[in-house]
Amino acid sequence: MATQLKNLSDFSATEIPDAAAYTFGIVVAEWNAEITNALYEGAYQSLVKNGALPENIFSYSVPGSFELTSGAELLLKNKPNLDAVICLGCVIQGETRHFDFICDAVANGVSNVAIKYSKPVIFGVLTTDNQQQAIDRAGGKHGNKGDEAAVTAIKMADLARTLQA
Ligand SMILES: Nc1c(NC[C@H](O)[C@H](O)[C@H](O)CO)[nH]c(=O)[nH]c1=O
Ligand SMILES: CC(=O)[C@@H](O)COP(=O)(O)O
Repeated sequence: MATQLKNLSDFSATEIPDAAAYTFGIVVAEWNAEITNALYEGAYQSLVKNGALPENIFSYSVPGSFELTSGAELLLKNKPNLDAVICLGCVIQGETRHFDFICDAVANGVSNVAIKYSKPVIFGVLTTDNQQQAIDRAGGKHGNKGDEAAVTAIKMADLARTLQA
């Protein structure tokens, strides 16, 4: 599996821009809060470690991953100066096909919001078969998807600023 070879928090081989000049929104789903809280901590600490100012990070929660699209939309509509929005969630397969509909909806939804506002909206959503896979990717043996989402947000914000110059 590709995941076996890659740690979501390993950025030793990449150059991460200074985030001090950028403003970020973070939208976090409350479902599977043990996991999403860990994703949030990973994302927040990664932003700050790379220079983002706490006063430039605006964080909000939504009930579930399905609402991440609405959360991103509301953030960018009401805070147009945000340079990027990070969406964090954890969808774990249950007995029915509900998992598929949520995952498809949020993946397509956040992409559409990014295009609508021409702003980076980062898909930091775990979509796992079980709880253990989620734990492993929220600060466990495979790193933290929140780290990955934060670094992606910084890189995309920097790219946008460069192209707008
Ligand atoms: N089962 C999971 C959900 N379900 C809730 C939906 O996201 C949504 O809030 C509901 O359908 C009402 O619109 N959400 C997750 O984030 N993770 C899950 O595992
Ligand atoms: C991904 C979900 O919505 C899931 O938790 C719902 O569980 P189920 O498919 O057993 O109803």
